[in-house]
Amino acid sequence: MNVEQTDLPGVLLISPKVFGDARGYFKETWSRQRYQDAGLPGDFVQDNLSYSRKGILRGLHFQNPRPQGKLVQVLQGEVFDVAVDIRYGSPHFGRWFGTVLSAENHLQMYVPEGFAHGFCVLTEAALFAYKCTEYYEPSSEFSLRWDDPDIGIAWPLDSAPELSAKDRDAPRLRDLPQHRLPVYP
Ligand SMILES: Cc1cn([C@H]2C[C@H](O)[C@@H](COP(=O)(O)OP(=O)(O)O[C@H]3O[C@@H](C)C(=O)[C@@H](O)[C@H]3O)O2)c(=O)[nH]c1=O
Repeated sequence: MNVEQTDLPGVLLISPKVFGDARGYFKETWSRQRYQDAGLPGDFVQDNLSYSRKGILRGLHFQNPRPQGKLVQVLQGEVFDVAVDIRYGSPHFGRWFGTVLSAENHLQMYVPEGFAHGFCVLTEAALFAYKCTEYYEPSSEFSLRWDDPDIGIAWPLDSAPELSAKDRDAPRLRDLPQHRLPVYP
């Protein structure tokens, strides 16, 4: 596998080794020692799977306290996946990184603890799988506006996305009280 730093420090792009043959392909999607040696956490505690139709956007989400690092990948379809550094005091506070993850490109992204995360679906549907370093804790989970102009994510969308009620009402980063934000480092 190959692991690349992105231009947002802490966010990693992982290309698993894909063994193609006449039957199709095989890949290891996570192996603790190898991923740990490459700088990822070894202590994921929860696996999640979501299915969404084209035009759906989930995010931007984060947990604090109990921040979650997320190793994300797409099993079917294509999404534009985004991480935003929202750690109070970070030199990269408010900066985002986004890329296309798809079943075809096999890319995985690591979104570190303290970053907000979201994605929009670019194909008819997408099956989105991820491992988390912390358990889901609804009382610590928050949404941040997907189109916060202070963050300025260039979502590759031609029309307004479909959102959950929670995400539609989400505040801007500048309106989140400081104690809600994860702290750097
Ligand atoms: C995230 C999550 C949700 N749920 C439940 C709560 C709710 O009834 C239902 C749907 O939850 P949500 O609307 O929050 O699902 P969703 O919008 O898919 O939330 C996810 O979005 C992406 C972008 C992330 O980064 C994830 O960490 C997570 O926040 O599933 C769990 O039971 N466990 C979980 O870990």
